Formats: sequence, C-alpha cells, structure tokens
Amino acid sequence: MLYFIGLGLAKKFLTQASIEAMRKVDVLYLDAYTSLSCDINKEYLEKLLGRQIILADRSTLENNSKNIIKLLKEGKSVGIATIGDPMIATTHVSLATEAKNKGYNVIIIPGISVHCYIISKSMLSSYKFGRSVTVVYPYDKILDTTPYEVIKDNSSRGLHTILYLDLKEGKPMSAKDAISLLLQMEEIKKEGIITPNTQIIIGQRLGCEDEEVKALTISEALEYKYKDTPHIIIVPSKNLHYMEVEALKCLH
Ligand SMILES: C[S@@+](CC[C@H](N)C(=O)[O-])C[C@H]1O[C@@H](n2cnc3c(N)ncnc32)[C@H](O)[C@@H]1O
Repeated sequence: MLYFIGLGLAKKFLTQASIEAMRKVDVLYLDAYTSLSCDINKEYLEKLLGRQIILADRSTLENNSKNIIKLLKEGKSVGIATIGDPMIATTHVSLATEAKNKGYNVIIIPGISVHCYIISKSMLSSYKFGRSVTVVYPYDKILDTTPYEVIKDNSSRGLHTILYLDLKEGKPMSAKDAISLLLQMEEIKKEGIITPNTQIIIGQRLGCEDEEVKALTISEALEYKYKDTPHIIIVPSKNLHYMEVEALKCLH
C-alpha cells in the first residue's frame, strides 16, 4: 500500500486519520519540498509518533520513485506525509498513478490545504476562483510571466487568482518579493493588470498562532511590515459581488 498523508498546515490541524496512517506504515517519508509549516517538522513528528521518518527532497520522490516502488514490491507499506493536502498544488499524482498502474493500492488521506484555508479566511466566494499559479524566482535572470497571464485571464472572466509563492532550496519567497516580481512582469507586459491600486489579499503564516490575512493595495503592500514566511496572495477579480466587497472591508 502507498499512502499519501495530508498533515494540514500546523500541529493543531493534524487529523486522527493522518496520525493513524503515519503510525501503521512500514516506511514513512516526510515531503520536505512542496510546502512548509510553522510548527510541524521531522523532529516533532518523530516524537509524536515514536518512530523514524525519512526526509524526502524532490529527487527522492520524483526522480527516484523506483526506490519507493521497490519498497512496495518487497511487500512494505510506504507513507508520504505532506504539509497541507498531498494532492493540492503538488506533483504527487505522478507517483500515485505509477504505483496504481503497477497494481499497488494507493490511499489518499486529505489534509487541510492552504488553498481551502485562504479561500475560507478571505471570505471571497469559493465559486469564483480561477486557475491558481506559482510565482517563481527568475531563472538565469529570465522572469516567467505566467502568473501575469493567469491573473489577466482569470480577471477577464470575473475570477479570483491564488498565487502560491516559490519554495526554492528551502528558501520561501516572501509576499514582498512576489509583489516586486509582479511589478516587473507589468513592466514587461504593460497591460495594466498590476497597478499601484490593484487590491490583493495576503495570507501570512496561516494556521499558526500569529497568522494574518490582510487586504492591501499593491502600493500599501510594498511598504507593509511582514511576518516570517510562509506567505500566499490572492488577486481578487474586480467583478466583486456586494457581499465580497463587505468581506474585503473586514480584512483592511
Ligand atoms: C505549492 S503550495 C503547496 C500547498 C500544499 N500542498 C497544501 O495543500 O497546503 C506551497 C505554497 O503555499 C503557500 N503556503 C503554504 N502554507 C502556507 C501557510 N501556512 N501560510 C501561508 N502560505 C502558505 C506558500 O506560498 C507555499 O510556498
């Protein structure tokens, strides 16, 4: 059996289902690269469960999936524990389908995802979210403008956009860095999608004791004093229902 185990965003969101699954598998990996939590880590889980956990980077789960398939072939059950939900904004579906196609049982245990958490806390209509996208660090000085295109496309259809922020080699991108990249995209594209008056919602350290969800304009966000990462951003569509306008006022 191969278990994908969602841990939720923080200790207080661990479910009984996730704890039971982590206790029963023969080999347990903790995915250390698709997301991060303010208080769940390998040491905490090892103490809670009284067992050994292997920290897994991208190459362990994506390039060397044969090692996991080998464990399954030997008759061992394997668990992959992920912060948030294991199937939301991750690439684990590839390993899940590979195992399933080879005849192994795949069990998914959902966890509270940052995706649902920020939609809930923003109070925006869940029916009005378009495609999500990740703002990534420039590679070889080349800036990927996909987030700009996605915001533009969603906005043109009256839909909100969730922006995940890059997590490169354990370095989580801050909302401030993401906003300056969005402004650089605006300079390249010049389509007036990201302006100083554009409204955004910033979620900081969601699920932690010091979490904050705040609505700001881009110019306010550039001056804002942020908490530690992780951060996430929503770019709401301009086509807001009057209840969404009221909801946004509560986040100022
Ligand atoms: C690619 S997504 C993975 C989402 C995860 N699978 C889940 O379901 O929650 C990871 C990104 O979401 C955002 N994020 C994750 N946890 C967060 C938190 N507790 N508070 C704010 N943003 C968070 C960060 O931008 C982070 O880089």
